[in-house]
Amino acid sequence: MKKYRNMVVGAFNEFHSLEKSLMKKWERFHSSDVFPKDLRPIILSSWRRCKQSFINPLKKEADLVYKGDSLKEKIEQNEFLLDIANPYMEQLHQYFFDQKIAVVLCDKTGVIIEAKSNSQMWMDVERHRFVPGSNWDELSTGTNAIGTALIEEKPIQIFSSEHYCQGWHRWVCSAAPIRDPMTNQIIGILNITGEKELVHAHNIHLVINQALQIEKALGHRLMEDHLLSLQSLLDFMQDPFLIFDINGKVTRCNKAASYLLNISEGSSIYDILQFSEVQNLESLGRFNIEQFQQADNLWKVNVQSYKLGGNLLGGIVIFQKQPYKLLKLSKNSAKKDFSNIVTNDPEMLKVIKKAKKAAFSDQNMMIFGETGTGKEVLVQSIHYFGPRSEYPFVAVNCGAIPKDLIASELFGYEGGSFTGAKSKGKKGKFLLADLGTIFLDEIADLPIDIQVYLLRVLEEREVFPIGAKEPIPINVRVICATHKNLKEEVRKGNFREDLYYRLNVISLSLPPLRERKDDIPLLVDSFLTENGKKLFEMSGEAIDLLMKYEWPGNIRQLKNCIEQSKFNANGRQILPKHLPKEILPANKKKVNEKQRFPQQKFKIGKNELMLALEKTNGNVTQAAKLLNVSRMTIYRKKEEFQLK
Ligand SMILES: Nc1ncnc2c1ncn2[C@@H]1O[C@H](COP(=O)(O)OP(=O)(O)OP(=O)(O)O)[C@@H](O)[C@H]1O
Repeated sequence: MKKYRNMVVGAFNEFHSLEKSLMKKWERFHSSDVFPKDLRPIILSSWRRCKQSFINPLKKEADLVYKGDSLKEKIEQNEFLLDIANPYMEQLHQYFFDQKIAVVLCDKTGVIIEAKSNSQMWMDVERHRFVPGSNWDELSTGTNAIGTALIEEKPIQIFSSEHYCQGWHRWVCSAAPIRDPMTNQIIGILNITGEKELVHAHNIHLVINQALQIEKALGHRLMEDHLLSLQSLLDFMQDPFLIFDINGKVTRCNKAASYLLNISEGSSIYDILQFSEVQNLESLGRFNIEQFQQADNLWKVNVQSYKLGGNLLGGIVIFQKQPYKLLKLSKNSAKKDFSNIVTNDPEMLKVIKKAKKAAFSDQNMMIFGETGTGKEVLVQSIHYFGPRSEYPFVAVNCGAIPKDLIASELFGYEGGSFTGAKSKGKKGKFLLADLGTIFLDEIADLPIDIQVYLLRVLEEREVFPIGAKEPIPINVRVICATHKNLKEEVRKGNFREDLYYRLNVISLSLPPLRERKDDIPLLVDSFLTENGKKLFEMSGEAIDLLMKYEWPGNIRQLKNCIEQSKFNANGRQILPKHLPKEILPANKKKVNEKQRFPQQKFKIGKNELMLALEKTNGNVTQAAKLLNVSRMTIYRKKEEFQLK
């Protein structure tokens, strides 16, 4: 109660006996300038301030500082407070309806912004300008409940001649500050004023109570507004987040949760996390689900109970995207790294060196090279060599997707956004590649209208799924490739120049196989080897033919050629006749096996020997003839390779 000491003159029955003595004190003070000793200290301090500020004690009208437009503006500035305070003022007004009592609301400077009274009182208040727009701060109207409460920062009642100015001696005013619940600053004053015979000491408690109700209502409104800001903040988070109630029903979730996990308000947490109701919610404290797999993603899930005063009300769940390693390794065993690039060609070695450096950059990249030169192998190697290796690698062949579908393939769509769309929507490749690398192969084939969207994605680092209301931020490295001359495509108007420069930050060119023919034997060897075992041998003449060929389809064609030859071969030896027809020169004379084997003369390997013995049913003489070596060589080699 210490807080409210000095707030009122005293007990209810003291009111009127005090009136006369107060009047005398006021008169004596203004005629002699001697401060009365037995005045309430709070009034004494106020009178001192008023005296120092030369306030006219005979003042009968307050200053009307705001009217017309300026008053309108003042009211607009305080709309939030007015809106909330109005019903509480109305309650007070109704309570005193048939009495000469006015209820007013002032802003934080003491200017009245709203007044309610019956018509009898209204004549009085108008006479003294106790109306909206008038200033009731102490410096302007002397000691009064509004102005003094603002200075003292607490509720106060001013009785009759305690008012510094004579104009308000017929009144008793009770005022209480209204504070902003967040910052605790005074944002307004609620006041009731009436004839001194009508207002009682306990009226101040009514005012205090209504001011507290207003503060509470302000708090609720702010809470609602802050929840809206909180929602925007949650939506800004890239990780899915949700709040569920005691029944396990989702009551709030952010956009990431709805988009990535298909969660909506009303979903059941038990269905989402697939855990048993009774077992878990009852004992819910804080726990993690280390690996929670949903669609293409792996999440770490953090569940935390939400309690209020010891009562369990529900919980909060945060999902954190996990590195793709586990999923990737199990799903995509065909991942490539630099060790898969077979080469000894100086030009290629330079490309690899540059690519290894580029793996640690996040810049967009272009890979140029004819079809089958190994562009995708190189891009995968870059991905798995760099810091994004734990995250997805998603390859898209822009030339292979029908024009109409490419936008939805790349950027995804929301459920029901167009005819034929899946009701749940679809995640685009960009989102699937989030945190990893997207490889846009055959980029020159990207329709020109889609190029604009791609440019936007690269510039804004966010995707806009078809039908979505908000973009989704992404963190993806973009690497593109083409076998076309992209500059020429720009010149022809088929490819946007701005996109060309945006993509072409780092560029690498893979030489065609015909320009690195020395790699052919190495590549052939690698294609003939499986799990570290060389299962086939290529005859020297066959190798010669491969070296002479121009390889328009590059390494892919060479690989296919070797696969076909392995299939065509009768044993382990691949001879020219086993090669695909297009490799053989058109005027090639038929060469018999005997003529070809001599080239093997000085390098009979275990495979050749086994093959020859197999073909001759283990007959050493015939095998020696076939390999064009002496029988002794066959025996020696058999011993060397420990063949029976
Ligand atoms: N240097 C290499 N060493 C071993 N294999 C390779 C090499 N380069 C490419 N390959 C193999 O050749 C085939 C074609 O490679 P890749 O798909 O990377 O070529 P590309 O240039 O992307 O082709 P396209 O332009 O037609 O998409 C793949 O099977 C790949 O494994």
